[in-house]
Amino acid sequence: MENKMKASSIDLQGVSYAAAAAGGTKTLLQETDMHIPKGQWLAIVGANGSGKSTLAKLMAKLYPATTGTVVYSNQPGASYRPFVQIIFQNPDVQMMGETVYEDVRFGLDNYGFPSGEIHGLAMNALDKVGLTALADASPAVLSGGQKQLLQAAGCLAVQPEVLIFDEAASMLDPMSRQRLLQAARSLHVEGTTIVWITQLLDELEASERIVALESGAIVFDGSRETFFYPRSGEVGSACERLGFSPPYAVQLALELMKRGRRLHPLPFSIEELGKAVSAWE
Ligand SMILES: Nc1ncnc2c1ncn2[C@@H]1O[C@H](COP(=O)(O)OP(=O)(O)OP(=O)(O)O)[C@@H](O)[C@H]1O
Repeated sequence: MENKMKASSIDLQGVSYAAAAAGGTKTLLQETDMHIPKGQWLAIVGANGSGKSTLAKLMAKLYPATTGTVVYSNQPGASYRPFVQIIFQNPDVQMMGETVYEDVRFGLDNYGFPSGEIHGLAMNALDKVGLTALADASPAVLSGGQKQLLQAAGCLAVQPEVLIFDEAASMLDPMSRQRLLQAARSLHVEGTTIVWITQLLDELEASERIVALESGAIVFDGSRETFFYPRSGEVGSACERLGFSPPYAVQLALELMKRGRRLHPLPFSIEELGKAVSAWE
């Protein structure tokens, strides 16, 4: 089990990133140490400009670290599956095909997937994000949200070990957002490491670990429980102290707990809150 947890992990060792700015350089990520074990669902939250995308690009080795190193353990050598993929916030960055279908095929061809598997993998990925009906459409005519879904399909299709969603649901309607979260959940169950970057705390339901950033520095790194619920003797949760608004189910649970109601296990969704409440006598 221990070996399995160490396989395909990402380690950031003293990683910082600085970029050229007016009058010199600006540090976008301060020196950071972080271990992301295989199969973890990690959420990264933070205000605009706090450094979430910078951290994601460093994790994916798209940016060279200014100091420190990013280490991938046990990277699959001969496999055609890529180690990490990012679904970007801006969906225009990666359109490669003349049709939606060809766009998804492009990545599979490019990584050298066996030709007999490519059609099935591309269609399966389009189905997962709900774009099958648009397979023959030009990517240029897609809406912003549909472009995000297409980019997601391309990344899902190539089955990376680590999949980073960089505010990948920001333009999606509620049903498409749920569909994308569901696709991430099923990959997570199969062992894929998920890094879910968001400003919407309602999307943190499946997260096992939450990292919060402020001005390029990690200001919280812990479980959902310790992020959303105060420890005994603490006034307010880490989430509230950092200025985030907890999801509605957590707000309601905190109000009930203030009035002496016991909730077990601690709920993070309306369904879980419903179950905890219905367990009362
Ligand atoms: N290449 C660059 N050169 C200089 N400054 C940059 C560069 N890229 C990003 N920045 C700045 O670094 C800071 C962090 O940016 P980053 O995109 O990582 O934040 P973020 O938390 O992802 O924000 P958002 O939620 O708005 O997407 C911002 O102030 C941004 O303006």
